Amino acid sequence: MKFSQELRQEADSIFQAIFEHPFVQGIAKGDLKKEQLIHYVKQDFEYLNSFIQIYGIAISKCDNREDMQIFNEQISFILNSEVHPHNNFCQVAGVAYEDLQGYSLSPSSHHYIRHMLTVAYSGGIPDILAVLLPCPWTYLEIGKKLLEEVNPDITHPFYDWIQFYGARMDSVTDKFCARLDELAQNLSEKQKNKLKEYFLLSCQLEYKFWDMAYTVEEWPVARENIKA
Ligand SMILES: Cc1ncc(CN)c(N)n1
Repeated sequence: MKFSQELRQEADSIFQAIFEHPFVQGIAKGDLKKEQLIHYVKQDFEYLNSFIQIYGIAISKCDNREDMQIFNEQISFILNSEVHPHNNFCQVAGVAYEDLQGYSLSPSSHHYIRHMLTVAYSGGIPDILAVLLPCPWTYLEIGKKLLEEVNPDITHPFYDWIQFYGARMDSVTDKFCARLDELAQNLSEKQKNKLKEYFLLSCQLEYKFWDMAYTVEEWPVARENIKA
């Protein structure tokens, strides 16, 4: 079995819990509340900013142009394409995207971003691929499942979001898996176990991110609600 298949198998219960999460089910039913959509976009805008920076760290650690190209393409994808699903949520919530940018991180987003940054600063390319992979992979599977189960038409409030993630995440997920499988062939069991740990924790933090948006999570003791 390929290393990426082993990862997917070990994370299966977390993937299933994500599919059943009330925020994901709320996308399917089209019944999320305005505050939940706004909180998601505020937090995800910052999350994707950090993701771009982590791709930058990854590029600084590449020793070949092919790997640089993979990460470089993904920076452009976030900057130019992944704004569409955010715009969909903003339109449904009736708010301007620009007004949801620059907010400070909620506890779960903070945890997730710090996890990825720690691995990116301390690890090499296999570590970085393992810690980042749940981001495209869980969204790809959510999108595909919603396309199949909801089969939304243009009148569905989250039609654009579902179409985007159901159709646009295959390429990055496949590229990350293929490169990780290649690199894993030269790693010891101990090194592979470390990558599994990074991957599984990111899957758990994907779940926490949905929960954070659904519950509109804030810090138990708030500071003044100022922009970051
Ligand atoms: C938290 C999170 N994870 C994944 C994705 C999909 N790139 C996202 N936009 N946000």
